[in-house]
Amino acid sequence: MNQFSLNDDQIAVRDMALAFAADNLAPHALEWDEKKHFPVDVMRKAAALGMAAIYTSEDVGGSGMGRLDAALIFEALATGCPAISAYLSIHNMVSWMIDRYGSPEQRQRFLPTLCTMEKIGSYCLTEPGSGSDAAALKTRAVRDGDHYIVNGVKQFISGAGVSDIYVTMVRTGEEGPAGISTLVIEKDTPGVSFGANEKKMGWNAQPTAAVIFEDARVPVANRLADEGMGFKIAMSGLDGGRLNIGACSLGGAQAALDKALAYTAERKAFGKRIADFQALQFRLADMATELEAARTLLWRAACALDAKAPDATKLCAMAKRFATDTGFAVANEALQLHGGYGYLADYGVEKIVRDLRVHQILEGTNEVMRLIVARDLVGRGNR
Ligand SMILES: CCCCCCCC(=O)SCCNC(=O)CCNC(=O)[C@H](O)C(C)(C)COP(=O)(O)OP(=O)(O)OC[C@H]1O[C@@H](n2cnc3c(N)ncnc32)[C@H](O)[C@@H]1OP(=O)(O)O
Repeated sequence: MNQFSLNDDQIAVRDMALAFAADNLAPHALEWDEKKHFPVDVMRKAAALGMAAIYTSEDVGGSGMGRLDAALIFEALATGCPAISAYLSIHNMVSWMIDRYGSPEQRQRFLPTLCTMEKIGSYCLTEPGSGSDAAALKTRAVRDGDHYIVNGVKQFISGAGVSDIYVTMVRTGEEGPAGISTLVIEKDTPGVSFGANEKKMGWNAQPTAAVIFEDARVPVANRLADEGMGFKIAMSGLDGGRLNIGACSLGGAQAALDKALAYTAERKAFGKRIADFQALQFRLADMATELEAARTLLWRAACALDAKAPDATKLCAMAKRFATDTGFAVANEALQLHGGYGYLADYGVEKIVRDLRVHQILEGTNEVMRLIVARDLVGRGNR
């Protein structure tokens, strides 16, 4: 009989990540947020447990697990710190892209140190003038013998300035998606520099900055797959990245709900625990129900992506949109249930709300997720 439940291995993986989050992330998350500290040492500890290359092949040091395992891990890690779980999700996406599209030589050159996080990875698609319309990117790579000369700016890059490896989408040909290629650009390449660390509402435990290319000479040997494949590489990486971010929202929201359950069970008003007021009970019930619904959709999308199902991209977009909207709404409701205390940093709920807000914007806005779903439902029309 199909139990529609996790198997013993999946439960063990989730419990391992939950324990890691409780021991290594949750006790420090508020301090990292306040001090804008990027805890690379802690991420390397996560990497030692196989969480930096969850769905990367084992022959290069990856864990060789599936997307559902990844969803379990990112949700669990986000119960301790959504911003660090989300960074690990980006790093995992980068490792997978090199694993999936790299040559045997490139896989051996880049992946073993990415899997241990001796080297940190970043994903560079967005530019100052192109976010949702990713295929309009302008960063240009012009062939010069066995190198490309790269010029342009990538915007909103997580890990910029700290990361060692920048998987970068560049224009090598015509306008539009068909003229895009993917280069693996190393930090110490002459002509690569970084903007100032952006001041953000949340996600303060990881740096965000521009990456600037000025006549950067990048070996042709660092191009993933053929010229013109870059947009597909970028999009297929994001299918999984979107699931990961959705899982991060679920973990942050679950932690906020757990805090709200503890607070409402302890806080008294009008002579009884506020958890005994039915109006609040119904809100808690809805929060738990909506999280469970989002989790179920996300797991279904994860299985579809692993199975290379024809509707996997659509399901990933549905799951990202639903999990990140639900996660933010649940965390915001948890803040409300804490009354004035929810607004104080020490209670940890406002930090979750700030971290989860950006998940509705990045790795494809939730408007773009609706566009992907709608195109599948009604076709593209005239663009
Ligand atoms: C703190 C910081 C805050 C901000 C942080 C921001 C940083 C980030 O989030 S990084 C990434 C975010 N960016 C995005 O997610 C981009 C969003 N946009 C998109 O996803 C796309 O541009 C989208 C969906 C709008 C479609 O674009 P469009 O130009 O219409 O391309 P489209 O015609 O659909 O596809 C072009 C080709 O790619 C292929 N393709 C599209 N999607 C996929 C996919 N998922 N997998 C494989 N191939 C794909 C298509 O099949 C097509 O190929 P062909 O021409 O052979 O048929």
